[in-house]
Amino acid sequence: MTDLIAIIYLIIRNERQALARGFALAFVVLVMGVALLALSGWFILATAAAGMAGIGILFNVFAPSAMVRFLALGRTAARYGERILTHDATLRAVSELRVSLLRGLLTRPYRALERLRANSELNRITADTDALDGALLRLVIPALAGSAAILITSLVLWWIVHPSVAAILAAGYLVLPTGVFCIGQGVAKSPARLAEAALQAGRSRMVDLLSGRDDLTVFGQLPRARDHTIHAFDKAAQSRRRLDQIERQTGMLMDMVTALVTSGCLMVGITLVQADVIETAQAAIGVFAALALGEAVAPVRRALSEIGKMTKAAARVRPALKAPDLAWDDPKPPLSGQGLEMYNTTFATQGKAMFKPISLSVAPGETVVLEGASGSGKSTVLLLAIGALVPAQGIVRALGCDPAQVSMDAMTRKAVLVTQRSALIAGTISDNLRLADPTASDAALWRALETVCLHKVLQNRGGLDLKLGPRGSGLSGGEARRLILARAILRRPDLLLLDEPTEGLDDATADLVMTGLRDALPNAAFLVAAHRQAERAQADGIVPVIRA
Ligand SMILES: Nc1ncnc2c1ncn2[C@@H]1O[C@H](COP(=O)(O)OP(=O)(O)OP(=O)(O)O)[C@@H](O)[C@H]1O
Repeated sequence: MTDLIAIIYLIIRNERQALARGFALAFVVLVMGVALLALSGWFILATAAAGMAGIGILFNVFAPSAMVRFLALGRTAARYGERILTHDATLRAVSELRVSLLRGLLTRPYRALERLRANSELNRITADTDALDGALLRLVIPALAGSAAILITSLVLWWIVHPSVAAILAAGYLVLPTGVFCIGQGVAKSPARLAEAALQAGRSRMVDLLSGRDDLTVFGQLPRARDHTIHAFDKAAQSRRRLDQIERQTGMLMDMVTALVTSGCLMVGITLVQADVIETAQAAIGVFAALALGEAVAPVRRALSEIGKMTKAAARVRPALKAPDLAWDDPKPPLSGQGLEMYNTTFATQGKAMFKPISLSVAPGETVVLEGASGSGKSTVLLLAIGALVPAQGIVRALGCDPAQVSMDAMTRKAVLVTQRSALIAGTISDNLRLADPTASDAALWRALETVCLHKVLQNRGGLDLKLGPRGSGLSGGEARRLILARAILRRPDLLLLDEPTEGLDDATADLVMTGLRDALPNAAFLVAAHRQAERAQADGIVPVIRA
C-alpha cells in the first residue's frame, strides 16, 4: 500500500493543477446531482401541498423549474469537463511514469541490464503503468469527491431539514461503504493477486513461446509450451470471473446501503413531519438527497476489484523508478587521451577475483589480443575497459580517463564495444547501420559494408533497403556478425573493443574482415578477445587471461 500511496503522490505532484480542477468538478457533479433530485422532490411535494391548500395559483413554479434545468445541464457539463481534465492529466502522468521507468531501466548497471527479462520489463512498462492510471480516476478522486459531497450535503440538510436526517445520512454513507470497502478488500485481495500474476505469466509465456518457437519445435515442445501458456490465461480468466462476482456483490451491497440510508431518512422525516417539526416538502429533500448520494458511493465497487492489481503494480513499478544519479545528456566528453592501459587489474564477484591481475597497454593503431580459456574472463576485461564494470583492484585508463568515472554516454562516443551478444534491430540495413551514425551518407554505409565483405551479398538482395526481421533475422549468423562490425566502424571510434569478432565466419573471410577493420580505423586502439587464428594474426601483443 505504501508503494501505491507513493505513486499516487508522484502523479498528483506532477499534475497538481489539472487534478485539483478535476476533483473540484467531480465534487460539483455529485453536489449538483444531489441538489437536482432534492429540489425535484421538494418541488413536486411543495406544488402538491400548495394545490391541496388551494393556493396553487400563487405558487411560483418558474424559479424552481429553471433551477432544475440549470442543475441538469450544469451537471452534464461538469461531468464532461471532469472526465476531460482528469483523464488528460492522468494519461500525461502515466506517460511520464513510463519515461521514468525507461530511464531507470537504461541507467542500471551493466550486469543488471544483462539480467533483464524483456517480458517482465515490457509488462512493467505497459500493463503495470496502465493499472496505475486507475489509482486516481477510480480510487482517489471518487473517494475524495464522494466524501466531500456527503459531508457538504449533511451540513446543508442539518441546516434546511433537521440534524437527525443529516446525522443518518452522514453516518450511513461514511461508515457503511468504508466497512464494505475494508471487508471487500480482504476478500478481493487473493483473486486480484492471482488474476494479475496469471495474466503476467501468460504474457511472459506467450513472448517466450514466440521467441523460442524454433527451439521448441526442434525439441517437440511446442504443444507443451502452448498448453502452458493457455493454462496461465485460463487461470487469469478464472480469477477475473471471481473478481467480477465480488464486484457484483459489492454493487448489491452498495445498493442496499443506499436503500437503507434513504429509508432511514424517510422514516425519520415522516416522524418529524408527524410531530410538526418539519414540512413534508422538507422531509422530501432529505429522502431525495439520500437517494442521489448513492452515486457518490457507487465507485467503491469498481475500486475494490482494482485495488489488488494497483497495489501489486505499484510494488513492481516504484523500485524501478529509482534511477542512479547519472547525467542523462552529458556535455561533450572530457576524453582527450589516447589508447587503453590497464595495470594490475582484476574483477571480483562475491569478493573473489575472477582472473589473475592483468596489465596491458594498447596504443593508437595497435591491436592487442586477449587469450584464454572459455569463462576465464576475456569479455569481462572488455567490459572493464569501457567502464561497464568496475575493477576490484588495479587501474584502468581508457582514452586518458578512468572509464568508471565517465558517463556511458560520453564513453560510447569515442569507444565502441562489440559484444558476443550484440544484436541487430528489425528494420532495413541502413536503419541498423545508422544507429551508429544517423547522419552517415549512403556512400559511407556502402564503404563500411565493403570493409566487412558484405557489399556483394547485399547488392543482389535490395542493398541498404533490405528489410530484416526481429533481431536481424533474414541474414545468416556470419552476415549478421559482419553487419554489426560495419556498424561499429561507422562510429569511427578511437578505441574498439571486440569480443570474438569473427565468430561464425570462415577463415578466409575472417582474415579479410580483420584486415578491413584495421584499414578502416588505422588510428584506433583495438583490444580483441579472441579464440581464432584470424583474430590473433594481426596482434601487436597477446595478453593471457588466466582464471584465478
Ligand atoms: N552477467 C553475469 N553475471 C554473473 N556472472 C557472469 C555474467 N556473465 C559472465 N559471468 C561469469 O563470469 C566469468 C567470466 O565470463 P566471461 O564472459 O568474461 O568469460 P570469457 O573468457 O569471455 O568466456 P568465453 O570465451 O566463453 O566467451 C564466467 O565464469 C561467467 O560465468
